[in-house]
Amino acid sequence: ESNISRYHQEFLELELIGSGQFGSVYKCINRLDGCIYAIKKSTKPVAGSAFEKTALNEVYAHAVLGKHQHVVRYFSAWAEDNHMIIQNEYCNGGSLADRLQEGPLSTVELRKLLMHVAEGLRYIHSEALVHLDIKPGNIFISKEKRMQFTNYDSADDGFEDLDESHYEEELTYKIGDLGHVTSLNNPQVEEGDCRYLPNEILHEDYSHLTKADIFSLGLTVIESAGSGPLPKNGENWHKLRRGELPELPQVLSRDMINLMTAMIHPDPTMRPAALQILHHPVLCPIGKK
Ligand SMILES: Cn1cc(CCO)c2c3c(c(-c4ccccc4Cl)cc21)C(=O)NC3=O
Repeated sequence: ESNISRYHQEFLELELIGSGQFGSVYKCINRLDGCIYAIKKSTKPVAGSAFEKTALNEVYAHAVLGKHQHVVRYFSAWAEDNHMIIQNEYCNGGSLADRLQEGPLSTVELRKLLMHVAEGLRYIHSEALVHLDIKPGNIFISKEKRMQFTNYDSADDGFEDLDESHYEEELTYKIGDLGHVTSLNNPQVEEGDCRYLPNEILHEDYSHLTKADIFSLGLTVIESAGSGPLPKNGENWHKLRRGELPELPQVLSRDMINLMTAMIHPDPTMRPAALQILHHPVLCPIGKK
């Protein structure tokens, strides 16, 4: 039992950024490369327990889902002093759940959310994997400042782009928390958050698992449009599972309403695949005025 902690040796802990029954997540700086990482420390699961399977699932999934723009990147995982530790890409914009505390997304932001998460799901599903816990708390935001190249006139002295005025904030949504990821071919389903779970999964019908992710994305978009917190059970929970959209505080296009409705269709085969979402008129307004 080495008493030197790799965690404290390789990282400086900056702040606690999340905690729950899953463990604790810290924002850390790597002493060697100087980069910031999100590191989750969870109590090491009892060998052979369901928790150990989930913990290993997460690491296997990250190993398969290498580098993708819309999936949170994995760097390393190890065990020390009875803890499981996983080192992931740090997304500096908080989670979508944090963002929704400030109010609903606009149509433009909703389209970007749909585009990015559908891209991430298309990649995950193309690797014959499913996420099974898509929800605002598991979608993380990266904000990068991009230089906006404006047209320089002769008066410029070449230093003006150093001031803030030419920087645009570019948001990227990334799918995180692969703790429920399982293989399409040999599914070991650990149910995700019941607020985002489709009815067929509760009835242990695993014949269309990719469409379970589409359903959860549908409810995530509906909540992001301002439906308010989603029900965990009861009449409104069943209303959503009948495919009925809740009241929304903003006027959305007919196309967006149709897409949201299709994504939460009670029949999983009627829900669009991730690729079809990317080709939907909402995201591909080709030939529209
Ligand atoms: C609570 N919390 C807050 C954040 C920062 C968002 O701006 C966060 C991150 C992650 C995770 C995470 C989720 C599940 C498994 C492992 C990790 Cl590191 C949790 C996070 C993760 O993988 N990357 C993160 O940025």
